[in-house]
Amino acid sequence: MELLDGLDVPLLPALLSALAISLTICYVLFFSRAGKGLPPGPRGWPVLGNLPQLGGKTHQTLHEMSKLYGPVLRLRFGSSVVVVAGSAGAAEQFLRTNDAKFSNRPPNSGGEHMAYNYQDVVFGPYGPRWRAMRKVCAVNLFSARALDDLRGFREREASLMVKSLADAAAASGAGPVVALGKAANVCTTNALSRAAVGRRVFAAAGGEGAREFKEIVLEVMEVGGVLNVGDFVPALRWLDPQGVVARMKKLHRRFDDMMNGIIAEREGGCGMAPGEDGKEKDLLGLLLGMMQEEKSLTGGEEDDKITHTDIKALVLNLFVAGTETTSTIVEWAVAELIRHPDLLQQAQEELDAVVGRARVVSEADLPRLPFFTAVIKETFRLHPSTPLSLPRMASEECFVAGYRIPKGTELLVNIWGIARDPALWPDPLEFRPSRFLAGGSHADVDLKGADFGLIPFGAGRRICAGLSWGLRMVTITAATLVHAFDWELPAGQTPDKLNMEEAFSLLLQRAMPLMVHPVRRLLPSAYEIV
Ligand code: HEM
Repeated sequence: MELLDGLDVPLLPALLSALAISLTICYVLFFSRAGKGLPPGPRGWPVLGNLPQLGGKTHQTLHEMSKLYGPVLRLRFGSSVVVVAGSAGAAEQFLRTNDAKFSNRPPNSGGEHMAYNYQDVVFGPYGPRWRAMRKVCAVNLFSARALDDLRGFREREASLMVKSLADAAAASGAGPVVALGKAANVCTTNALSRAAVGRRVFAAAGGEGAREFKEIVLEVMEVGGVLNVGDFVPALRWLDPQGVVARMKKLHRRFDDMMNGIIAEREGGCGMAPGEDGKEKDLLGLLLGMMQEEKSLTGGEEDDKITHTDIKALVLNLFVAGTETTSTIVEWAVAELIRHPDLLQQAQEELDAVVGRARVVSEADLPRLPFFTAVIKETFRLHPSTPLSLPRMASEECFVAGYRIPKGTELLVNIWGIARDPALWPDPLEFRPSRFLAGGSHADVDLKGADFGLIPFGAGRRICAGLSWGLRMVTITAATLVHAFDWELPAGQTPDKLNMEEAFSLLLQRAMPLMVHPVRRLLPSAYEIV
């Protein structure tokens, strides 16, 4: 009271008000900074966290969990904190608003043991070297000009695919059954390998080298898709309980030996690809040329010349990220059309009107195929090749939807779940290409990372580097198949009962490969491909 005695009485309420205001400001500042705290999520197991709850089809499990816990879901994989973006709004906040903070990928055994200790584009740290390597790819493979220059490879491989299927098919009626995904994979892999290293991986008479290349590419994709428990539980890393690291190391040695052989062969020549006309310059030739000229990658002072390791890591990336991703979509697209005969007929009528029946599709035809383009978009929506995208990692703390996301948190974006959100997509499980046509509900939506309801290639700084190639390759391959053949299912199967179940690894493949009888539908001259 003595203290108050000295105070001028009108001052007291003023002081109390000031105190109350200060406390309110502190409270508001504190809680707006901390938001609602960490995002919600299910309790996990000791040590393993939520890993045992993921099941075989992780994207589906996470989709269900997001419905329960909300669009920003928190999990624990071993010792790693993981958040899952399960709505377009959440994806936009991570990949647009906070993209700079999520432009690195978390460490993992694939990056370490296969991708030359993160010296590649997919796993490499965000920075000048990563940017420079992406630019090299963009300029020489994926720019509009490079894409046009390399168009011949894609069209040629699509024609060769038609020829091999036509040889298998009967002139009328059903011939032998073929695995459509495999045929598409030969096409997409060969087109890319010709552009990247000047040779076909799957050559009919390719000899030992081609066989080795093919085996390695397939196994890298398989082992890269395994969720390695040792990545999340450091105590188990040395044990390598699934044998994943041992396989990766062995595979890496094989890939490295093979690439050393290809490079040595090339360095003995002039750095040019042994293309059919002897003039084609592939990416490998260009990169080796840059290395010989000791070109700086970043234009900086430091020692940043391109090395053999950079080249090998990049070639590995292209094959792993750019072949199966592409052919899988083609297989899903044809399966959806077989399941919907009315849509297949509409697609074939459009193709016939634009291309005719005397030749196969060329890339110049593609801009005049709005319905077929919509079919491809709808396939990317329902069957995105990488349903959980590729993981990112928070390089600093940030706040998303009011939740605190600590530094080091891993981010998964459920591309698959977002594209099935009924709030965004009417009848989301229906295969309905017309939604992308003029006058449809999503006429202006594209796949290039601007519309967060549909981001099969991811978004932001680390959006798929091969988006433009992937889109073109998928469209020309699928259009060629749909135009050149009718597809009959093996005896006992009917279109309406076609099995559309998903298998899960890192890639969204069909649980049951699509087996079909191709039946020719063009004039005989269209199949005379030399
Ligand atoms: C058509 C099918 C394809 C799909 C659906 C697809 C999807 C993706 C996705 C979702 C990512 C992660 C993006 C992110 O973190 O936001 C990615 C990254 C990447 N993709 Fe693709 N991709 C496809 C084809 C290709 C092709 C044809 C190539 C190359 C020839 C390629 C090369 C890459 C590379 C190098 C990255 C890593 C980019 C980085 O980290 O900077 N992809 N892709």
